[in-house]
Amino acid sequence: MTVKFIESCKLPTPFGIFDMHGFQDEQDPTKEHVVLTMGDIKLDEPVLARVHSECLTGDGLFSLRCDCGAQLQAAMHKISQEGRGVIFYLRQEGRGIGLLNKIRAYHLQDAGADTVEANERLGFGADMRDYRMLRPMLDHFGIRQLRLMTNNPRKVNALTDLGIDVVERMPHETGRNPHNADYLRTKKGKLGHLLDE
Ligand SMILES: Nc1nc2c(ncn2[C@@H]2O[C@H](COP(=O)(O)OP(=O)(O)OP(=O)(O)O)[C@@H](O)[C@H]2O)c(=O)[nH]1
Ligand SMILES: [Zn+2]
Repeated sequence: MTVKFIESCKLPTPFGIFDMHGFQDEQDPTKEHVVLTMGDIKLDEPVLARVHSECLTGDGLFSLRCDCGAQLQAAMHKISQEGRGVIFYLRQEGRGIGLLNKIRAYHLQDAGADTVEANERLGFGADMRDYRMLRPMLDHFGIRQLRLMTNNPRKVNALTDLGIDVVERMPHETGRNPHNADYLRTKKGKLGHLLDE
């Protein structure tokens, strides 16, 4: 999987001014990925990083069903505090099943299925994401080592398997609320996320 760099611009946010960089998937041009950077990421020092998968509901519509929006904001905040870091905003909505299938999965969850069972009933794996586009993106920026903000050891393993050097996992737990308590329990129990109860 390869991506091509398209263009960069400034992105002022409540957390400071980021640079926003657009990439296009060369196999599927409808997949448009975004990278936010702050500070001198080319310096030969591990970069504070978040690999964030698209969640329109959590990131853009304030959904409390998950923890994505809070995690995105926390990543932007931590990067602005350090003055240096990168967020890969990957268009892999619904752990790779897409927005409409995620709505189908939420419908099944409304009727009692957990997040993994719902995906499986729809004929999908629990996690269909692919991180191969990160390799050309990291090369584009000259980033060699990541301090990765995540609670997901499988994500760390997936990146390591791609030859990406994750020198540190930074716990990134935030956004717990009564609506996502069961969801977080399932992420811990079935998907192996390192979360406190
Ligand atoms: N299919 C499906 N996708 C979901 C559901 N809830 C959140 N997502 C998607 O899950 C992705 C985020 O994955 P998570 O499992 O929350 O977290 P992670 O990225 O693996 O791990 P962290 O780095 O710790 O956040 C986003 O693409 C969301 O759209 C759900 O119930 N069903
Ligand atoms: Zn979410």
